Amino acid sequence: MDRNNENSFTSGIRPPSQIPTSNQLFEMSAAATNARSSMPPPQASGLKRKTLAECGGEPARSAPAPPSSRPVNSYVRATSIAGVPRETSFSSSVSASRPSSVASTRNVSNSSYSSSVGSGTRPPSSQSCRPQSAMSRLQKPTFSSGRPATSLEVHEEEPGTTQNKGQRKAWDTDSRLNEMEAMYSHMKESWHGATSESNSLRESMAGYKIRIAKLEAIRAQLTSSNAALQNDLDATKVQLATSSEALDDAKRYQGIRLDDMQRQHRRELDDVRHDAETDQRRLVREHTEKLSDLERNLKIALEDEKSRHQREVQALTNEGVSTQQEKDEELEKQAKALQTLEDDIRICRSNALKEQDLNHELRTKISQLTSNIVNLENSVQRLEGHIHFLESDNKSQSQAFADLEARMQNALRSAAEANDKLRTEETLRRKLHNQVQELKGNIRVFCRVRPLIEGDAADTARIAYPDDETDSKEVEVMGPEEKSSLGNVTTRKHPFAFDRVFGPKSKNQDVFDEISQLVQSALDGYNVCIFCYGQTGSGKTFTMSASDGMIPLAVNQIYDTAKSLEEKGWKYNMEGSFIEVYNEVLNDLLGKADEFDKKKHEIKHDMQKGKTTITDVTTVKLDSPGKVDSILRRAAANRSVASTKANERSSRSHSVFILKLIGENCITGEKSEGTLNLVDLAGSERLAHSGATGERLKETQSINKSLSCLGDVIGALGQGKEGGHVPYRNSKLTYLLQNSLGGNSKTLMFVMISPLQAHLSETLTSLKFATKVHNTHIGTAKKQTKI
Ligand SMILES: Nc1ncnc2c1ncn2[C@@H]1O[C@H](COP(=O)(O)OP(=O)(O)OP(=O)(O)O)[C@@H](O)[C@H]1O
Repeated sequence: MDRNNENSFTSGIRPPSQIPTSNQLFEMSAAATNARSSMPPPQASGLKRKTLAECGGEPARSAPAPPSSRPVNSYVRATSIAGVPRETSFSSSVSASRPSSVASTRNVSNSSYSSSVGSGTRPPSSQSCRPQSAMSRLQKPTFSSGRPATSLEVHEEEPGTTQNKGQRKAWDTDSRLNEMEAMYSHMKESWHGATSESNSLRESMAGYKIRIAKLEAIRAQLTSSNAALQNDLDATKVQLATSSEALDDAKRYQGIRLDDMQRQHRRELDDVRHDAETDQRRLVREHTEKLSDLERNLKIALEDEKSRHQREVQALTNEGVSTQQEKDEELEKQAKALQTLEDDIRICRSNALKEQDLNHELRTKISQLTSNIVNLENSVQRLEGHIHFLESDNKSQSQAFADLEARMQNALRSAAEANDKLRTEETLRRKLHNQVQELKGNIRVFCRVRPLIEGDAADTARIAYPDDETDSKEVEVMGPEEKSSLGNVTTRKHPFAFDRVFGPKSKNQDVFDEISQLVQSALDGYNVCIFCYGQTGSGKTFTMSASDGMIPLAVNQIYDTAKSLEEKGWKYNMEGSFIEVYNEVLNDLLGKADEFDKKKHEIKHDMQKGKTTITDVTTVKLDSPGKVDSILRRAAANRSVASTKANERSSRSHSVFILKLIGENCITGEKSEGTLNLVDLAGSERLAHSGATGERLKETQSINKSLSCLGDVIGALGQGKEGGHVPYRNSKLTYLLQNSLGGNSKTLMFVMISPLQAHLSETLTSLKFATKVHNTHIGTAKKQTKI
């Protein structure tokens, strides 16, 4: 191997063909030729060590050209110089003081890698393409150092310089030889070093190659195991997919089975239920049949028993009669025999005088006959006792029947008396009820504060109920803050008192309990008017028309009471109509919505009978309590159809539910005709506050007018002047209610209050208006309250 290296080294250097040969020189010629004059001594060489890639990958390609006999010209030199650096660099890398062999080894390894990777891609001629090595870069300073010219240079000199040629040649040759020798020896050393290093590098390269081979083998092994694993993975994936498909199938199958089972279970359940129901029905049927059989049998047995009893009674009666006849006959016979005996005694006595001898015999006969008579008398007595017994049994039964008859007659008489009394008492109750109502006041005012509802502002007015626990007649409202001229802020307390105050917790049923007596008055034949007054949103419609509002509850009560009065002879006919007063025009809320504000309805009063009728208005017969719901729904639907976007019709019109109650007592012939008016007034907000214009202004004016007319009518009624003018005609509402306001009719006004601070001003206005109404007394004296 060394030899080879040496050879390759030697063969890589071009022999200096022009240099004169000597023994010494012979050996050195290759080195001398190779060691360019410009080559710096190894020590001075600062050349870069050749990279491992260059070392490992290039020898074959970078091998210098074979020695040539061609004269070395400047071109050749330059080329050889360009080629030398590889060797120089190699030698210098060998001599270069690398810090450690570890670094060197590392580089070798890198090189081997680069060689294995890049050898195929390297350009074929690295000599010409590779950048100039460090050696070639270092040539220049060497030339410029004034080193004596080489023999090569001598050849190139000009012919006129022949004189100096001999001297220079001699000097040049010696020094050159010395230099070459030194260089050669040095090169040799370097060569050996390099060779050994190259060997070690080759060894390590071989090691690395083995390692690479091993690694390759491992890699191949790993690749194959990887491929196997991949296959396994693929197989597992396939298996997984198959399993999940199978699982899905199983799930589906289980789901279907579950559905089937559920269906079957349901079916079975239905069957069982059906069977059970059938069984139950059958059992019930059987039971009913058995019961009816039993009942029938019992009835038959009872009938049999009754007839048997009657037959027995008849038989006993017949027997008694026949026995009595027999006894009578026997008695008659015995009486006849007695008569005969007595005749005989008389004959005997007359003959006794005549025949004293026969006295004894006769006396004996007489005593015999006497004993016979006693016997006969005893038997007669016995028979008489028997007859008496038979006669008394018959009598007691007849007596019991007679007693029963008498008792029944008595009961019927007392029932008739009780009914009479009841009817009288019902009439009295009506009278007393009316008196109680009149004592309570023919116009009453209730106040109701609605609770906070969803969407209400949190700022509530300060409203107190001082007698909440006792009478529930008072309500106190804290007024708005007022600033005095001195800047003091005060709030005034506004106390109000009414016939009843309902707080926010009250329910419609609580409110109805208080007004149910007025509803009773309507059934008793009085006209009753119940108003709901208050600003928009204060709870008027909720109180009147909610499913548990006054209208449905009143109708239910009327229906129940009418039913209970039937046994007292009263029969009631109930009719309902629903009227709307909008902009001083009457509309039929149970009619057609498209006829609203078009169809004319007139109000007609029969002042004699105190009856009011409205032309062309729909009247619904209230023959069941459920009817009222359909009436309320129809009215609400008509109102919503008639309302526009900007106009919530229910707030802007009055609605009057008119219930006519006509009763007749078929026993006493009494008649009653009462009317219950349940009025949901339009929102009472003041014109100034509403800020309305146009159509709304007209509405608001009309509402305000009718509300103030209502106040005027109540005020005029309150003055109680006989024949005094009451301005009913000033508004459609008061005219409609003419017969239900004043006189002996009963009026109740609800003042509805919002709990919000924002509505405080309207609240106070409403409460003041209600106080005015409360202070009005129609018919009876009532407590006055200051506003
Ligand atoms: N006592 C109450 N309990 C519960 N909610 C109530 C009560 N009073 C009123 N409300 C609710 O307050 C709201 C307004 O009430 P409602 O419509 O009855 O007022 P209104 O005075 O009739 O108004 P409008 O004049 O517009 O007809 C409604 O949502 C209603 O359900």
